[in-house]
Amino acid sequence: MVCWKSDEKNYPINEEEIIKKYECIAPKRYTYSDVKKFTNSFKDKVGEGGYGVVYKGKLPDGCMVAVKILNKSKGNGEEFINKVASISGISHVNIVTLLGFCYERTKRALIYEFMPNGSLNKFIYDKGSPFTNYHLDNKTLFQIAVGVARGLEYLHGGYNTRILHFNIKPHNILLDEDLCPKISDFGFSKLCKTNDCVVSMADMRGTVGYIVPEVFSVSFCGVSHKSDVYNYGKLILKMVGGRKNFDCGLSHVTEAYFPHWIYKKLEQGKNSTTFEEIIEEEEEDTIKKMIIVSLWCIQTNPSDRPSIDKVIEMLEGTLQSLQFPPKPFLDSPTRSPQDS
Ligand SMILES: Nc1ncnc2c1ncn2[C@@H]1O[C@H](COP(=O)(O)OP(=O)(O)OP(=O)(O)O)[C@@H](O)[C@H]1O
Repeated sequence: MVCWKSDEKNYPINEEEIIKKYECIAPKRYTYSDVKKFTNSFKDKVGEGGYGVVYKGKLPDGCMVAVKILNKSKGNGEEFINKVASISGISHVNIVTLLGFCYERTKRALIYEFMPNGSLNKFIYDKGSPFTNYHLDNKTLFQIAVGVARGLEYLHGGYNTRILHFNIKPHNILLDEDLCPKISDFGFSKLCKTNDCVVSMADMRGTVGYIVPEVFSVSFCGVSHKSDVYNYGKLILKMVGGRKNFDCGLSHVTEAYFPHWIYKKLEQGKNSTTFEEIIEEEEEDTIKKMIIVSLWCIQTNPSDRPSIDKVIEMLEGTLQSLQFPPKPFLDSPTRSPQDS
């Protein structure tokens, strides 16, 4: 990853110069009029996030795409271009591929491969959605859990620039036609360059981008990885429970905090073969593994949480090889300043 600073001499400040510099590695650049054509004049809106609206589109070669039109930004385009170039090198089966971008001053768009099954969120909470009756079976849930962990593992270390997502949640897990999960939305990501310990806090909204050559960046990256792991744990619990962690609809106050409720269930089922009403017998081990791993991931002390590669190892190993986790704290876990 290369980042540019506008206030330093010898660095290019013109966005077009930067784009030219990145030409060989950046994804294809499209004009705004191309984008309009691809989306049939923004006819089919598929979603909206904090950074803009997402439309369904089609490239001239017939490839279906999701076009994210970013909210108008006052900032110059340096950061946007830097971010596009950074993301463009990412290639993993569990990460949404960026196919192209549009940059015409304030008109900015990102073009991603289209995920026909939308976000995981729809399968978990959205009672009124057409997906309500679509039941994700336990085997699929497990495959999604492993896929997301593999995507995170790649971001944490498999790619030459470490990427800390910081925003792993059901909305940001998209599902392809085979329900294969893909991590999306790098809007809040922090990029850590591994070879020279640079942390770049870039953000798509076009706020001022900067490079921080921090002495403590290695420990920053190390601890922050555990934040991703924490969010991953919450995600898995939501998948297993099919509800938000705080569900006011639950009848007992003690059940209102889902991690506690599930912990109790797990403890009750510790010495028996059944996990009662939560799951069917044959898939019990798989779901128990997901619960145990997620409870480890949400431990209060970041150093008690496993690394993401350990998470994969735990998920793929046997249930018997897993250690029973300590009970998670009731409140939102306190985190060290670096971790937040
Ligand atoms: N590649 C894609 N294919 C299909 N649908 C997509 C794609 N990307 C986004 N969407 C849809 O658009 C919605 C909004 O996505 P977006 O990434 O803009 O926001 P978000 O992640 O929900 O919110 P925020 O960016 O504020 O965290 C998603 O929830 C999803 O339904």
